[in-house]
Amino acid sequence: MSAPLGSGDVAAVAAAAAAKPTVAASVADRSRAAELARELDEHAYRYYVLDSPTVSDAEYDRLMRELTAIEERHPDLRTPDSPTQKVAGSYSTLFTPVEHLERLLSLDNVFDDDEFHLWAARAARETEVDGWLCELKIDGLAVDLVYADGRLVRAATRGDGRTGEDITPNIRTLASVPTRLRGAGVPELLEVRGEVFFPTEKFAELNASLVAGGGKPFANPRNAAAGSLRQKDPRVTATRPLDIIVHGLGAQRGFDAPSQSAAYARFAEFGLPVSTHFEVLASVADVLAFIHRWGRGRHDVEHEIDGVVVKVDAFALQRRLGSTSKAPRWAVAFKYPPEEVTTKLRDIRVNVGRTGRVTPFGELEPVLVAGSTVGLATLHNVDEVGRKGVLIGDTVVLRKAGDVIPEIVGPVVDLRDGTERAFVMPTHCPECGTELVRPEGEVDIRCPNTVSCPAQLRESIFHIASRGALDIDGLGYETAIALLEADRVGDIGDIFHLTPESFEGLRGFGQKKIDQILRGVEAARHRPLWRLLVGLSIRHVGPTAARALARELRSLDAIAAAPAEQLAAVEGVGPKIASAVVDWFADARHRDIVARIAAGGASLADAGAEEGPRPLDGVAVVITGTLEGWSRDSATEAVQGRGGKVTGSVSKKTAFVVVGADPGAAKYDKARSLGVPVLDEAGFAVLLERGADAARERAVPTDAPNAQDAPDDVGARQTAQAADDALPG
Ligand SMILES: NC(=O)c1ccc[n+]([C@@H]2O[C@H](COP(=O)([O-])OP(=O)(O)OC[C@H]3O[C@@H](n4cnc5c(N)ncnc54)[C@H](O)[C@@H]3O)[C@@H](O)[C@H]2O)c1
Ligand SMILES: [Zn+2]
Repeated sequence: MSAPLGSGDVAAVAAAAAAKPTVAASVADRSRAAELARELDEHAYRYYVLDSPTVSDAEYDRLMRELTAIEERHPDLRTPDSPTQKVAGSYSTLFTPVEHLERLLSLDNVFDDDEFHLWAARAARETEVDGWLCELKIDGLAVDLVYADGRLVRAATRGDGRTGEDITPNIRTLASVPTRLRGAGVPELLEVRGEVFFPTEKFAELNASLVAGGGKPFANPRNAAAGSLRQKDPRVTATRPLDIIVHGLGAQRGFDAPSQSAAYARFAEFGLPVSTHFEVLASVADVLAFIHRWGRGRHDVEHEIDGVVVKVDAFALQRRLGSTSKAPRWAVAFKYPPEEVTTKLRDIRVNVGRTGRVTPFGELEPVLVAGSTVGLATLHNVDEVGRKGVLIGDTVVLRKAGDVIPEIVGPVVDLRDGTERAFVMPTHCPECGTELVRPEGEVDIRCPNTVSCPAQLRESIFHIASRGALDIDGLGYETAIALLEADRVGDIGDIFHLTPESFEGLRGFGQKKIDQILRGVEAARHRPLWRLLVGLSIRHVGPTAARALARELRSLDAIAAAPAEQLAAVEGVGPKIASAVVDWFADARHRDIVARIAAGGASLADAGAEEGPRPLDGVAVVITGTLEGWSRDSATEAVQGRGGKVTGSVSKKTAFVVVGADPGAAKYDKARSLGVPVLDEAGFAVLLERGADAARERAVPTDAPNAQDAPDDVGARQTAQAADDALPG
């Protein structure tokens, strides 16, 4: 084909070129498909057998989708042993292989509403679906339990779906797995499937102890579950807080149930752990509402969830729909957007906070996770860096859960190449050069230069003007930096002495902006005492402690004069906060700041009348979802101002759960199960105006469907975060 071309051949060449891409693409596709299959098998091996993946689930799913797309274009590439066609996973020689009585399958995935509609329409076309069972997709590892005459005779991992690993002694160490089924009508044979998981809360602790012992941390709770269960020595498994939820039926003799949900009810009677979070819903719209409600509330449960599983409830219909070689046609997993990715940790540097606290943070190769690009992540303190076992240069697992700040989970140890280096905490402040100190018994390292450290001045001015403190409109980060750099203010004491002249010659400050700031300062002169107290950046003094101190002592002078014992006795204060307050006022420079604040016309005391009666004394309220007429802060303030308490989780001690739009599903369920009265926004108004008894009469019936719709405790988390932020600074 290398003969020279005559001009008459141009058209033929063009035609050949137009036709060629399909042939060429097919060659490229063929080799890409082979490469993807190899990579996917390798990742599956690392994930299922070694419990030590080197890519995130999101990356694995992406490779799988790429392969699926190629195979759709070229069905001849779709061989039976392609990763798209078989149950991923294998079994290790560490364990005895066992054949499952019935195959364990994977699940097909959908990633958005449209894909779900298509799936549901296909299922509904073939059968009359009268109920969709919706449940949480637990991010753990699949196990198979066989009960003969009610006795647990065997437990196995999924393996390749046909053959799994015998882990019977390991499973026996799980307290929630019954070794004997109880109750009447125990079947002759019962094979159940479930998910073993590692409670999210205990994960960081496990990794810290592994790193401390020179071991390798797990990438996430799912790998911790798999790695803990698949131990050669079941005594190791016994030390891990593993749990299980049962979600499927395999082979059986003498077990009679018409549907998945009926089977769960029987399982529960036998003493098997089933989820309390499933619902059977009639319409696709309701199913999608369930999916999105839990998408917002995915952190309200004790284990990780990576989606929702939707199953056709009736067994007869499940049988009619059947399965492919890989997954049932009667079930699908709606996967939530990934919260974990891997990226490179380029460096670890430190940040100096408003009270001088020096916190390390990771500088990352920017990466998109949970809808935003992340380039920085806090590492909290030097001990935390050690606990996580991360080195500079590591590939790390980065997690961004909802609106919570991004977090480095840990290193991918298997990707190290020897060029990584340990982080060394600097000995001197990167901003002012002062030698850093670590007070005995404290985790935090600080810059002691509270007078002239530019970082501390900048952060403390920014903080006093922030919404959680004096809320000075227009005085943000940029303004704080500009004023400090031009020497127009020295510290927070000068804020109340700002005049139009203070901004003279500063770039970016027009008349409008200046007026806004000065109006903001004027408003700040009359704010309640607790807000000023928060704004002073006294260590450990957040809104809760500040409110308590202001309520009890009423003026800054009284607080400054009170001995530690008196402060410590105030409810919600305690000795640690009390001594921080005493220390702060003991410093002459701080007293000078207070004097300048007073000279600037700010009120240092609460008017006596403000306190009023405390009609909600001892009443604990949980607020979930968005209220129309209240921000989370103002609602909290309204309750606290009447002597009540606002807490983050529902318990028997909760007096009311106030439910706005998009409430947290778990909170709502908990309220319902404990019989705690639920108030809508109107009921909340009654509570504030007329007290608890009147509100109880206004409680909404807890099975009202509107109140059930949708979770979200993002607000609560943000409030908690803000409170936390306010603390150690
Ligand atoms: N990071 C990696 O290297 C890597 C490698 C392989 C697999 N993976 C992850 O594993 C996934 C593929 O694994 P898979 O084939 O097990 O598919 P899957 O995890 O997407 O879904 C199938 C599994 O879900 C489990 N499950 C959880 N809750 C359930 C419920 N309520 N009802 C029914 N089943 C429930 C079952 O055990 C079932 O086996 C990938 O999407 C990826 O997230 C990651
Ligand atoms: Zn400093």
